[in-house]
Amino acid sequence: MPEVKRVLAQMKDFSEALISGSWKGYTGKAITHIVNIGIGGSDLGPVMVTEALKPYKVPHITTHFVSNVDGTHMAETLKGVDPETTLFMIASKTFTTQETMTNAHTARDWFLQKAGSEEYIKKHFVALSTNTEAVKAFGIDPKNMFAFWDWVGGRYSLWSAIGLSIACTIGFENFQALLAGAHAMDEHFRRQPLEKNAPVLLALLGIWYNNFFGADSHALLPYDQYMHRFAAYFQQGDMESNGKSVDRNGDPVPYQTGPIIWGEPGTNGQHAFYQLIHQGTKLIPCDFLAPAISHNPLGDHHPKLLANFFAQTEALMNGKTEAEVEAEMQKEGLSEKEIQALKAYKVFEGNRPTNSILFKKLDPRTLGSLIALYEHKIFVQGVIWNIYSFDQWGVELGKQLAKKILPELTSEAQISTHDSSTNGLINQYKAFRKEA
Ligand SMILES: O=P(O)(O)OC[C@H]1O[C@H](O)[C@H](O)[C@@H](O)[C@@H]1O
Repeated sequence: MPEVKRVLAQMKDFSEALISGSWKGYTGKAITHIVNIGIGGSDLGPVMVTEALKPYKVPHITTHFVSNVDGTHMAETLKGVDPETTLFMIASKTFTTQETMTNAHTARDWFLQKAGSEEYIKKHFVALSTNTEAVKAFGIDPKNMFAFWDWVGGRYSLWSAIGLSIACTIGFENFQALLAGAHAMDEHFRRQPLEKNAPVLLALLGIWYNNFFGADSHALLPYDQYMHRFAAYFQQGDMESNGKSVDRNGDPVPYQTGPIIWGEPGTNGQHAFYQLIHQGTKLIPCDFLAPAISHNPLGDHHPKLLANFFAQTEALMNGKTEAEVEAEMQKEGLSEKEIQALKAYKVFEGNRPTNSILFKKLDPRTLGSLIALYEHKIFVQGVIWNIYSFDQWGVELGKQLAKKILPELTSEAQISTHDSSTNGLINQYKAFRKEA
């Protein structure tokens, strides 16, 4: 705990210096842009939270996130920033992740090209990591390193030093309120009896549909535009944690484990994929999330949004019977022939499961509680499925193969070391490149 408090105090001092403008860049100007370079757990949480809490953003600092190793992500971001007023946060638990290190070196080269001297790196680069040696080797002053520890899982790390971009974007007090909201949910999870314990209930409902009704996926549908990255964040949180097929004894599991997590903000989803949720052949349990109070009470937008939120879950639960369909069409004046031709298509079976999570307002504390609610749900499900939720070996194979393939892409030779499909693709790629 003292170490955690030390880093929190360091984050407080740093974010306050940055926001007040007392932290200066190499030409004496205050920082106006942050570029957080990280991927997976070192990106998705801060992206989701800074988007969700945009109303709390400090006006004079803009935060960008670069994650993809595709050079386009970095190139497009650098177009909009000035080295004199930009701070790079290199966010990586291990400080070895290929994508992040590649992006970090590109950012460093770009900065040095403009600034001229390595001396200035300390004013423009900080590291959020567990790996002090690698941070030093990269050239970042250890004073500018914000540490965390092995026991903080990457996809659970937004609460740690990885949250520095959050603290600098919305202010440290708001970051603390986010932590306090999560703490309140931790306490609820710890103390409430199982039948009143929200993460446990959410976990059991998920298991009910996943394991006893064959539901393959679970949709997260926030009726709040600020939460547009919520489902993306929990794709990693849930699928990387519980996408496992070997149990804690090393045996294959003979039952289903983690579901496919997906979703988009309402009402956009309604005009895209809700058809399948209402009338398709697949059972898709959904969580509907909405604030009662909007940050943007424009005209009647929010009542309209919420009318949809209530209507969708009502429709999914109750459906519409054949008799109701017929009565409705008769009322509309359709002929008997038309009614007979159409009625089968207009029936809604209903009985499609949804959870509604209605909260007062999307403020930092509430968001903290919501995130922790889902984190604990994932943990409970992992315990019941008897799998290890805190490893992710499944991401390794592709990484290993990519390492092997990279030198093959730079050589001139035809490649024949893989299966015929992979060889064919690599060789065609090289042929295209030659033509360019
Ligand atoms: O923070 P880093 O060490 O750079 O790791 C970033 C990400 O990389 C890995 O591929 C893991 O699957 C993720 O869980 C992790 O969040």
